[in-house]
Amino acid sequence: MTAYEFSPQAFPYENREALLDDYTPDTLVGRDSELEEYHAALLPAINGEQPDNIFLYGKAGVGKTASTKFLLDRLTSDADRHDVSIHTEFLNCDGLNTSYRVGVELVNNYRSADEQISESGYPRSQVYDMLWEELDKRGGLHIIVLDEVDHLNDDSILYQLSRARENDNIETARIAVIGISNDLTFRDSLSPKVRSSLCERQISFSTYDANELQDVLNQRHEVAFQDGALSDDVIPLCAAYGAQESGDARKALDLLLKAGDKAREEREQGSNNDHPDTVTEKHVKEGRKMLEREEVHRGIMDLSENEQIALYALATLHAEGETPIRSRKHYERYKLLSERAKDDSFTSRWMRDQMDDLAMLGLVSVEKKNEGLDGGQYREHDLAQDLSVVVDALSDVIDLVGVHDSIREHVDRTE
Ligand SMILES: Nc1ncnc2c1ncn2[C@@H]1O[C@H](COP(=O)(O)OP(=O)(O)OP(=O)(O)O)[C@@H](O)[C@H]1O
Repeated sequence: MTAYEFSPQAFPYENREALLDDYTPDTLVGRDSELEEYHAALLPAINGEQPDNIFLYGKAGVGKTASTKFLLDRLTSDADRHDVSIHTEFLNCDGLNTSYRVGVELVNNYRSADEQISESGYPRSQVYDMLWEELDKRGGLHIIVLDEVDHLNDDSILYQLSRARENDNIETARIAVIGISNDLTFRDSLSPKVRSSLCERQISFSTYDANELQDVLNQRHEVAFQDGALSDDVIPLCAAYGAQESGDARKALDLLLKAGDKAREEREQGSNNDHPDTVTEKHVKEGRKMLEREEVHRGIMDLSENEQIALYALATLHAEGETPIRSRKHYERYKLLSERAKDDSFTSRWMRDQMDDLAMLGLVSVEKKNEGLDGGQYREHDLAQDLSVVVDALSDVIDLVGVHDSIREHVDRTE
């Protein structure tokens, strides 16, 4: 084969897209009690009645969005069959963030392309009036889903939508709101009047255990992979890792995808001579390492600039073989690097607190030590992740501060 040629290779997939996040499976496994409760809550809709507003909550990747799409698809197709007027609108509040933006988005979704309104410039009450007008024009029941509703930084739209009929804003239309959140404190942060309207029905989604995750993965395996492409231990292993990762189906599916991609890559390179046509446990383990690296990378990118400089300082000490290191010395290195980049640096107290936060994220380790019988306590810091992953993720701050000699070889390697 010529170097860098792209030759199509189906192995190991029949349909790789079935492992991606936006794929909606035909049926959902392991969610029977949640679906039963959710279905019961939506039942009035098929009689043209207004269901209660529903609040779904549970950790990430436990099937809240998938269950909502699944049941609303069923509901709208059954409503068509029975000639009942039901409209559904699905909005993800991540990226919209304010009631105003959600209002504009809803108005525009109901309007044709030549009647769209811009994202700014109207008083909020006018946007709501436009929305009521659109809803009444269509009449019937409108089920409005606000996914990741905790991303809203004000709750005006939740109040307006859930009280629109009582407040005489709409006449012919009815609205049911479904709010979805994985922030378990969100509900308590709502004002009492919004909480009581939005959370008329609350449905909690539990995390998956390893057996339920195996069911989810087995179902996806049938659609996604070629017959016989996976060795028997692959799915149980992905399920076990997923269960460890707080029972998140998305993570278990991601891992299966990474394992499949690894096996494909090896076959393409001809480097898997033992089992060239099989995805094996080894690929799952390699895939897991990749996912962990990606997660560390994302965690570091989310840190503030000063936190990144503090981590950079620790990475340089680690590269010099000086870790675990006393916090005082770590602070000296942080101050040195920070002053190269800007006029001010934070206090040693600040750095200690940040290191505790970074330890919670699994990026560093912090140990408290006793000086001796009559001595006080001191702290030692160390890097808890692979140096090259940390250096790679810190590239922006390294550009800002300059490359410290101790990590030069790692920087060269990642460039
Ligand atoms: N019971 C299930 N059967 C099949 N696939 C599932 C099931 N539960 C979750 N999934 C899949 O796992 C992924 C994550 O699920 P989903 O988006 O519904 O989680 P979520 O609870 O809404 O999480 P988040 O709050 O992070 O958005 C999706 O790809 C979804 O299709």
